[in-house]
Amino acid sequence: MNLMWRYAKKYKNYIFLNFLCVFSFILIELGLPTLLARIIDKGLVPKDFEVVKTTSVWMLAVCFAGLIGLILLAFCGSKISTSVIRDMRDDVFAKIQEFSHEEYDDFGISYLITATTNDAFQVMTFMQMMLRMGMVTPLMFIASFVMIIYKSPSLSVSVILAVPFLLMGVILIGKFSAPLSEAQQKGLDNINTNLRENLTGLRVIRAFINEKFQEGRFEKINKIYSETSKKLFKLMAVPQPGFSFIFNIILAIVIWFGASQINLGQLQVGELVAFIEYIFHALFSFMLFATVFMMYPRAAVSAHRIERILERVPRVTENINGITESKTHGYITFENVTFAYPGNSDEPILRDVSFSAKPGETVAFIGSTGSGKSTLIQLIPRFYDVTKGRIIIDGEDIRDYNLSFLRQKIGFIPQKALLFTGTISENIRYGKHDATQEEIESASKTAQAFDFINQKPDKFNEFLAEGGSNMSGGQKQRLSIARAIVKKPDIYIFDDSFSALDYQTDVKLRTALNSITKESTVLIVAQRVSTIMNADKILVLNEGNVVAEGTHRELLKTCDIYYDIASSQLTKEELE
Ligand SMILES: Nc1ncnc2c1ncn2[C@@H]1O[C@H](COP(=O)(O)OP(=O)(O)OP(=O)(O)O)[C@@H](O)[C@H]1O
Repeated sequence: MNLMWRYAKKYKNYIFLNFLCVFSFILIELGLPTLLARIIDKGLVPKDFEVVKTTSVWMLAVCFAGLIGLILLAFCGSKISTSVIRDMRDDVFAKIQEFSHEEYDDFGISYLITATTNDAFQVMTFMQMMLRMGMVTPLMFIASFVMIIYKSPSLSVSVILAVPFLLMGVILIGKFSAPLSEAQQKGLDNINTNLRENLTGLRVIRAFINEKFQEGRFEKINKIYSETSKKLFKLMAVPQPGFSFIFNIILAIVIWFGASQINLGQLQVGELVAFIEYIFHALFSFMLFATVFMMYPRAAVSAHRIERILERVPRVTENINGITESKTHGYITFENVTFAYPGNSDEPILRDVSFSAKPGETVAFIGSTGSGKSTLIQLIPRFYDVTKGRIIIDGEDIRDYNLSFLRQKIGFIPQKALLFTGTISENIRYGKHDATQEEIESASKTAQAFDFINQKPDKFNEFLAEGGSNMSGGQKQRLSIARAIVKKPDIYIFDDSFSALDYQTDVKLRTALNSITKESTVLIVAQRVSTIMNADKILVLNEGNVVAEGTHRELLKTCDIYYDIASSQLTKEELE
């Protein structure tokens, strides 16, 4: 509720108009039964058709005013709720952009997608209901109740007696629906996770003929979701027949006692009709309010999930007032860096890592899978922060830099080349938004991408499908390398970024890179010894420790692990 109100405040004028419409709508709705009673008692019974005519005209006018009120009410409700959700979604999206990888790992991608789509939709639907019915119904109920007591205190007893039962029913349903709503949203998260995995891993699933297995997994998750939804919908279906039942009992009692009061001359027929109308309004309002109330737990769960995102303080922040200047360009020092993934502080992935690199130097990292190579280089752009020790770039602790300035120094080429929907040009320009066509072409030449781009029907305007799925693995890698090159960074970080290239292209690319990285610092993570054998320095990692450091030749002699890796990939001659 707090979250909704915080956002709705911005649309105060519409809320005020909404409230005015609610108020006038209630006056109109409650005025109609009184006019009806007048038609019956003062017009139809004494056969005074002049009264019937004039009161009917009044009724028409009141109905028309009510219609305008309803239209305005719908307009205000839609305007406020859609605007609020648009703002909320924008903020959630902006917040997600600020998150470090720790927060992504913590929430999970599916949670973030469900919150931005389905949760936002639930909140919007509830707000719309709230603005239309949530405001009208309590006021209508109270006003009708006052009219019921005012018109006939003796007949109103049956209505008063029914109220505690109605209240209890609503509270009980609200109580039971809250955990079910939460379970339903979690179920939807699971469906999203499963679907994402299934769609992105389609090729693997087919290659391993695991379609049936996947179907089974999906069926299981889908069943849990549908069972929870079924229970929730069943619960939400209870009030309508319940209220109709109570309404009919009250109606029977009122007609029974009302008829005898008419017989005794204590009540007029029109008054009884108006009284029944008021009961209908009161109970119908109560029922509608109960519907809104029952939607509340679901909306509250969704709002809470959105709030968790909005209130999360990212571990790595932009550091707006951080350093935005440096005298040198590309000096890196790791000082006793220890790192454990958040939530796993007992098990550091990196222990006491120290090394340095300077402009014009290429430093490579090699080691068995899971030894911590990717983790190590992800600490440099602060995807995660070190647990102990520090990383110094150009004389300053990286945590003291303005984050954008720090990242501007770095050209990061991830292990898994990721491209965006758009043209090849747009994807390369992602590294430098104002890059000229000349710069783009030059970067693509260095990345050995120029030739294959020119073979595409639309060349640099060739459109890339979602995730660059219409490019081969090697083409994607070369485009993501070109994207980093066009940025002309001080520091290049290649996270096993040559793995999908054939040997010849790998050699050509590294030769071309040498000429443009003379003044830059290059860090390379690689599995292939041939990719890094010319590096100025190679660090061998084993279970998070740097076990050796040196050139290819030195390591062949001094480090058994390196020798084992090298001998499994190189010929005897190459090893000598
Ligand atoms: N986000 C994460 N949360 C928790 N643990 C992680 C996370 N990412 C990686 N790890 C763990 O950290 C360890 C090091 O992983 P890392 O990816 O750095 O290894 P690597 O040497 O680059 O391996 P590879 O050569 O296979 O890419 C592994 O045990 C891995 O399970």
